[in-house]
Amino acid sequence: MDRVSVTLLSSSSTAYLMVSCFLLTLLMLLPELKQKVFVRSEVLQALRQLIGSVGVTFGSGDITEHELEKLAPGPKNYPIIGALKELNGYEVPYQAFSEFGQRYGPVTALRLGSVNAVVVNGIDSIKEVLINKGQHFDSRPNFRRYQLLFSGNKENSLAFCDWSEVQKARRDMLVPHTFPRNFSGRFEELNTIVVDEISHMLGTVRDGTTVAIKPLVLSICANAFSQYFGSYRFEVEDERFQQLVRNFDQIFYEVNQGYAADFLPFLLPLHRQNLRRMDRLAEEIRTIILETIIGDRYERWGEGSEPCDYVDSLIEHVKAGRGPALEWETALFALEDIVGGHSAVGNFLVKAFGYIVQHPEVQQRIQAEADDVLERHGRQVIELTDRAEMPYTEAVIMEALRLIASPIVPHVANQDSQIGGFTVAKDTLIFLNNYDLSMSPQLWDAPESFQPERFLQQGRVVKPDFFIPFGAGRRSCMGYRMTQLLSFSIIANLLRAYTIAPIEGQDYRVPVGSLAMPEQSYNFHVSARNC
Ligand code: HEM
Repeated sequence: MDRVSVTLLSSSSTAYLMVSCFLLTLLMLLPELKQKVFVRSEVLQALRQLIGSVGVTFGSGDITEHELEKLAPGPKNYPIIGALKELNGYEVPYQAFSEFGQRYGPVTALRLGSVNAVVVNGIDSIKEVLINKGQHFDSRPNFRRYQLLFSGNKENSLAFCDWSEVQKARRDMLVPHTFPRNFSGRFEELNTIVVDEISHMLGTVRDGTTVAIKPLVLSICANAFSQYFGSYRFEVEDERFQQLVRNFDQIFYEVNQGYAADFLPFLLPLHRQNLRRMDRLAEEIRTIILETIIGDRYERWGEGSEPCDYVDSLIEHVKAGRGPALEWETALFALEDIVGGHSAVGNFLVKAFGYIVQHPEVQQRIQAEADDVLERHGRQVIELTDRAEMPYTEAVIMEALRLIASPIVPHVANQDSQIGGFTVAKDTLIFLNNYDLSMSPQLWDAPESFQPERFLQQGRVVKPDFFIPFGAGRRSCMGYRMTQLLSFSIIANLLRAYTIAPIEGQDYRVPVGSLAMPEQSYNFHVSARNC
């Protein structure tokens, strides 16, 4: 791009920014200006009067007053911004959603910018959406940002696509890989891969030094995922590997951010530059994966070849022309999404270690549990099969998941339906308030404090029904078992070998409401254990 067009572009962006800021300021002042607003209850009132006077008929039948009253209550919606300003002033928007629960009950209707939404609070109503009426609510938001992040088509994405036969097939194809059964061949393979990767990385950690935890765990997770799903191990020093891990992490951070532009599309041009950057990062990931994990596997695949890993399953599906038809291009997006799942585990682990380093007594209990198992079995490393004998370590993972309280990816109604008896129109965006399920004082004692014991009863791990950090139903997380297995192995093996300690003056508070951690995160002091 020449210099003139760059100048033009930046000056038009500046003008756009100024106009948008002016517009937003004006909109925020609207209540003070006492403009007329669109409020559901007022519309209801008007309709009631209409029915009372002339007996109107809508659609296929009469709408009775009783049916109209099934519209959910909610805050005031202002022109253009809707109820967006209600989310101001909270550390996590879901805290505002919990407030709605207190004020309006389990189902709150509101407009966010141009998007009609409902917020669902409480496990009964959330299960109604995810399970009982799962097929009414299995679409995902159609944010322009998601389209741009996945090469112009969000259907390429496993997590942001709408439900379809292709999505069902993609999920079915993943199950044997992401949910390996205990003691199965894949389970054993995963165990060997993870343990080897941890040993390799721990070999680089020197006693008495300071370690940046994020690159360490991301490397372990990335190479474990690449080997397990694609039978390819990177040299950790390979520049392509470093770039792959970095790019995935930056995209993971991006998709986990909420933007006002999702609801106010006129703000999207402000993100154009960043979205272009994401597009470039995604292209680089594609190139690296084609050069390394894929190589010439697609061309070499022939009749009679037996699938050995997830890459083979995808190639086989495409080449054998199995239904529903899957283009190789689409299959590659699925592979990238799954290999990219390592960022979720890595970021989660950074936060889990953030809690552990603040609670030396928790660290000691994990170490004691690990030492005990190793002594009993006469081994040097913790295996995945040891999970059953290390309930405290499992409880630490659950407690970290609870406190982080990352959101359930929003759903969208694909047809007119009802939640908790309230009418929900097709295309309504559904927020399921997982934050409240994880943090409500009605559900947990001292919800703000880190107490792994809350998940233990008589030495066994017990998960309450209302604890659903991975969602539920037909759009539930495809990676929760991988998360549980890898987190267990990495926490147990790392703390078996080292004690981590905070560095004076550093801030170890764990940001909540999202899994993603910024690129620069915690450093720990590590000392080797004599065992
Ligand atoms: C701490 C780690 C993780 C957490 C807390 C988490 C949480 C979630 C949640 C809440 C959902 C939405 C569920 C719903 O809509 O009902 C989801 C979806 C999904 N997750 Fe995870 N996840 C994690 C790790 C992973 C990993 C490691 C992978 C890949 C191996 C993965 C793959 C997916 C996919 C593909 C979906 C979309 C499923 C669909 O829409 O059909 N996740 N996850």
